[in-house]
Amino acid sequence: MQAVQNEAGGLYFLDAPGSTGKTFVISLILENIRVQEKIALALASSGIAATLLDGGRTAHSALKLPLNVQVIENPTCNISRNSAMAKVLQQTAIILLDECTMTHK
Ligand SMILES: Nc1ncnc2c1ncn2[C@@H]1O[C@H](COP(=O)(O)OP(=O)(O)OP(=O)(O)O)[C@@H](O)[C@H]1O
Repeated sequence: MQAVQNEAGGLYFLDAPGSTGKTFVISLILENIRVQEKIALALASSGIAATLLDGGRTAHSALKLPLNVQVIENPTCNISRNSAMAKVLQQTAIILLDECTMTHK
């Protein structure tokens, strides 16, 4: 939360045993950021996991990830610079990706 407030950036990994509240914590962070009228993207590796988050979408859909990342040497998101999604991403305060360890390569 401090990194968001300070706009410091960074990558953080939340790990804990199963069913101990990781998704619950992610939901709390989403709400906390959104009540500040900042943009918090809720992403998950699968459609089912995405349904557990308010406004959740799969990472592949939201970020337009290539489906065959393992055969592309330098995979990039298929989002054009002037698209609406690009503008959203530029203004996004935090991206939360649930079940990231379940993501296919
Ligand atoms: N602090 C809490 N107070 C009350 N209930 C909680 C709390 N944290 C989690 N729960 C409940 O416990 C259950 C499991 O929580 P959650 O799905 O967030 O765990 P998880 O670690 O993400 O699970 P998984 O490893 O399967 O992804 C849910 O029903 C959730 O509502």
